[in-house]
Amino acid sequence: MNSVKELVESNCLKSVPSNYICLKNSEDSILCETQNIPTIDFSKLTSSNPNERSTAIQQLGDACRDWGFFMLINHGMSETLRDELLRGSQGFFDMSVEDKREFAGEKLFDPIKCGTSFNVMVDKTLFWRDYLKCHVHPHFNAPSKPPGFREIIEEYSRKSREVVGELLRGISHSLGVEENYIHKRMNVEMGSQVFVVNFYPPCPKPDLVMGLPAHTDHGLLTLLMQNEVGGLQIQHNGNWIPVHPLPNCFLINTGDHMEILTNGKYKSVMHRAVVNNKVVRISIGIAHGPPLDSIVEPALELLPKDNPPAYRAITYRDYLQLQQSHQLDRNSCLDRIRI
Ligand SMILES: O=C(O)CCC(=O)C(=O)O
Ligand SMILES: [Fe+2]
Repeated sequence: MNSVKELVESNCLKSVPSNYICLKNSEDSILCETQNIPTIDFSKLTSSNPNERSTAIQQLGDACRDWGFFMLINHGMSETLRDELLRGSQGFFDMSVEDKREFAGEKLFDPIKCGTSFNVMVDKTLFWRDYLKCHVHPHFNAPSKPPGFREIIEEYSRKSREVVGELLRGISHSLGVEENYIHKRMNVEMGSQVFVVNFYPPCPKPDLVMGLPAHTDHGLLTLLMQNEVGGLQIQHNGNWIPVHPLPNCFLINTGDHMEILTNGKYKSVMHRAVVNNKVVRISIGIAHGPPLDSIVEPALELLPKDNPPAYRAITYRDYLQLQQSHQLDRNSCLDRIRI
């Protein structure tokens, strides 16, 4: 199995192999440091005080509409669990190539898959990223090694479903429909949940490569956390903004299926990950969507009158296939289903 980690460790790398070198245009490297993404306080969203809750719902709706990305604080998930998950993830990538090969997977919907880049079958340039991907709901799958990792992933997945469940209630509210609207329409209780660890080793020439190129996420909501190392950048009003997360927060983004469902009111925002030349960066994303066979299309109840649907109906499974079978490039996969 190819992996950036093994490449870096075996070669004492001073330069970058040519198949990793990304052509970047100069505009892409300009960063806007003056803005940071909004913050939502989860404890206010779940507060028994109606005023506090309705203010938080308003802020949540604004964040989904104006940014598509926000930090979530006071989410109730323990720092210990997050630390254990990061340690387990490091432990997974530290295993021998043979041990990891057991989980390599071959096909897109393999329940556990570990590999490198985005999809080596279609990538023209390789990305400076190794990954582990597990389908953790409605059926739970996770590697049996290293010891304890599977149990931590299971607990983390369960807790993140609870957090996302509350956020989806708040989002339904913010859209002016009853709080279980998205739950019912998207069958969230039986929904798919995909857990991904991104492992970005240090790179001798970080400016020449990409960890993950600009893309949008599939699904309704992604919950993202990282070790203490920065690298995530998001696009906002045409600018690239480096994200500086508050300690112990989650980064949440509205995914392509939220954009489809709301007919573009809540945007699925382009983001990318850059790497550095000093330390390993780990990020852990968990995407929450409807069941794989559900058809997703703009919800008529959410459309203003005379506003035609802007996306064609497609099953979640077919959409994933569409996204994974094309190179990640500067355009969102949503462009492929825009009417
Ligand atoms: O590494 C990051 O911060 C971003 C990861 C990401 O965008 C993804 O896994 O879809
Ligand atoms: Fe992403």
